[in-house]
Amino acid sequence: MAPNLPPFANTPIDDIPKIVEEVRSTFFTQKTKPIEFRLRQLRKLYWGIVDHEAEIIEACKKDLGKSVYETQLSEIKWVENDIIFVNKNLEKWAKVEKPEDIPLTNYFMRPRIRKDPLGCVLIIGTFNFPINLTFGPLVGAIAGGNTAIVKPSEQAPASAAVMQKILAVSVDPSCYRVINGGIPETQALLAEKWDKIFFTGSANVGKIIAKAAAPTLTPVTLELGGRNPAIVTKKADIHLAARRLLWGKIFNAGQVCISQNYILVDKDVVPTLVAELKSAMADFFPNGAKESPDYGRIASNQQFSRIKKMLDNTSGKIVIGGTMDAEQRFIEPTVIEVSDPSDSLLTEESFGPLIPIMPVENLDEAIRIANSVHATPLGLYPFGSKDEVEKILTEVRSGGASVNDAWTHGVIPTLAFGGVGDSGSGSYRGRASFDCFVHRRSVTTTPRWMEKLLAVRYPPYEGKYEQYAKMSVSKPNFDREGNIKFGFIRYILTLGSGSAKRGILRAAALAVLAVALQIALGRTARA
Ligand SMILES: NC(=O)C1=CN([C@@H]2O[C@H](COP(=O)(O)OP(=O)(O)OC[C@H]3O[C@@H](n4cnc5c(N)ncnc54)[C@H](O)[C@@H]3O)[C@@H](O)[C@H]2O)C=CC1
Ligand SMILES: CC1=C(/C=C/C(C)=C/C=C/C(C)=C/C=C/C=C(C)/C=C/C=C(C)/C=C/C=C(\C)C(=O)O)C(C)(C)CCC1
Repeated sequence: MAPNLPPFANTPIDDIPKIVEEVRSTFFTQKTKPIEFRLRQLRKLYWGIVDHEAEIIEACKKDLGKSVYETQLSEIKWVENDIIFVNKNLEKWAKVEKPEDIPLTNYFMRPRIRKDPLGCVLIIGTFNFPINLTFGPLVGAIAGGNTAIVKPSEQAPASAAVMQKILAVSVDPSCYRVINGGIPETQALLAEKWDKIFFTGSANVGKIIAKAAAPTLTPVTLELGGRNPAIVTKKADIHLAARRLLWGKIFNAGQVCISQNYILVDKDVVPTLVAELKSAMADFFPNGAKESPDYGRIASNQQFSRIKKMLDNTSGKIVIGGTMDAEQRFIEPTVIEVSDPSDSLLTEESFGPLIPIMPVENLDEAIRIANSVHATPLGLYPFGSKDEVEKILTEVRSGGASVNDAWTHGVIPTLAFGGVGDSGSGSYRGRASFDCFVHRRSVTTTPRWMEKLLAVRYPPYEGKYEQYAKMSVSKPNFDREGNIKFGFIRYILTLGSGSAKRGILRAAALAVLAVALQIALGRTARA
C-alpha cells in the first residue's frame, strides 16, 4: 500500500525571520562545532532517510513519475552513501592541516590551516533530483559545522514536504530547518543575512541570488544549467555512442542539468547514429517509453509547456519519437535532426528528453559551434579517437566532462562536481562538500623566544634591509627572455641538458655510442 504523504504547505512568510534568527543564534552557541555533534546529526539524518524511504519513493513518483530504481540510485542511496562516506572521513578532513611550501624563516610560527565553519547557511534546491540536490549540500553544511536552512523546490512539492518531515523528526531543529514555499518565501529568505548561499537552479535565478548576496558580500556557490554539447566523430563507436547518449536523456526523462543538450555529429555517420538510436530505444523500451514503468514524467505543467514550445519552434525534423500526453506530462524521447546552429533546440537548455542532432562537416566545425552556442557549459561529451577527444577537451571548456559517455562524471559520488563561468561557481560532493562549507583559516603562533629575531621588522629600519634580504629574498632562476638559467653543477650533472630526464637520455646515448665504438675498434684490431 502506498504510504500517506505529508501535505506541502508554504511556511508563513511572517515566521521566516524568526526561524532564521533562531537558527543563526544557535550557531553562536557553538553547538554545531564539535565533530561528535556533527557526526551524530549526520547519523540521525541517515536513519531519518532510511525510515522514510517509502515516502521518498512515493513523493518522487508523484512529483516526477520517477521509477523506484531511479529514486533508489539517484536520491535515496545517493544521499545515504554520502552520509556514510562523510561519517568515515570527517575527522580526517576536519584536522588542522600543515600547509606546504612554508619558508624556513616562518617555520617556527607554526603556520597551520584550520577548517572553520562558515556560520548559518542557506541551501536552495531544485526539482529534478529533489532529495539528492537538496540534502546533498545539507550533508556538506552539517559536516562543516554550520547551522542551515533548506529551501526545497516548490516544483517538487511532495518531496519538499517529505524532506521537511524528515528533518523535523531526525535532526536538531534549532540547527537545521526546512522552509517551504516558492518565490515570495525565497525572497523573504534572501532578505536575511547568511554566511553562505548554496543555490542549485537556473542561470536566470542564479543572477537574482548573486544580486541579493552582493550588498552583504555573502559568498555563493552556484550550481546552474548549461547547453552541454556531445560531439561524435567518424572514428567513434557509433553503437556505443547511441546507447550511452540515449541513456543520458532518458534517465529522469532528460531532466538532468548535466545531460547533453545537443549532439554535433560528423555528417557521414548521421544515418548510422539515428539507426543505432532507434535500435537502442527499442532495446530500452520494448513496449514504448509511455508504457514503460522505468520512464519518468515532466515535473510540472509549466515545464511540460516549455519543452513542448521548444519542439514546436524548431525548424528541425523529428526522426524518432515526438509523441506527448499533456495530462500525464509525458514526453517521448525525441530525436530531431537540426541544420541550423541558431535553432532554439541548441541555444536553449531543453532540460527534458529532446535529443537534437546537428550534422557537421568536421571536428573543427563542431568545436566552433560548441564554443559559439555556450562558451562555458556544465558538461561536455566527446566521442572519437584519443587525439580527437584530446583536441575537444583542450578547445572546448566545461564544468566537467565524460569521454565516450553521457554525464558519467556526474554519477561518481565522491568526485567534485560544479560548473565553470556562467554554468556555476564552486563545487561539492564527497570531500568537496566539506570544503565548500568551511573556511580554510590560516593561523600562526609567534613564540616569545623569537622576539630578538623579529627585531628585523621593527623601526628604525635603517640597515635592516640587507639582513632581511639575506633571509627572505629569493633569486630568480630565469633570465629576462624567460629562459631557465642553469647553475654550473646542474649543467655538469645533467650533461648540459638542464633536466634530469634529458641528462639520463644523454648518458644512455653516450653509453650506447661508447659500446658501439668499442665493438668497432675490437673488430678493426682483430682484422
Ligand atoms: N548544476 C546543477 O547541479 C543543477 C542545475 N540545474 C538547473 O536548474 C534549472 C531548472 O531548475 P529550476 O528548479 O526550474 O530552477 P529555478 O532557478 O527556477 O529554481 C530553483 C530554485 O530557485 C527558487 N526561485 C525561482 N525563482 C526565483 C526568484 N525569482 N527569486 C528567488 N528564488 C527563486 C525556486 O523556488 C527553486 O527553489 C535548469 O537550468 C538546470 O540546468 C538543475 C539541477 C542541477
Ligand atoms: C559491476 C561491475 C563493475 C562496475 C560497474 C560499474 C562501474 C557500473 C556503473 C553503473 C552506473 C554508473 C550506474 C548509474 C547510476 C546512476 C546514478 C547513481 C545516478 C545518479 C544521478 C545523479 C547524482 C544526478 C545528478 C544530477 C544533477 C547534478 C543535475 O541534474 O545536474 C566492474 C568494476 C567493471 C567490475 C565487475 C562488476
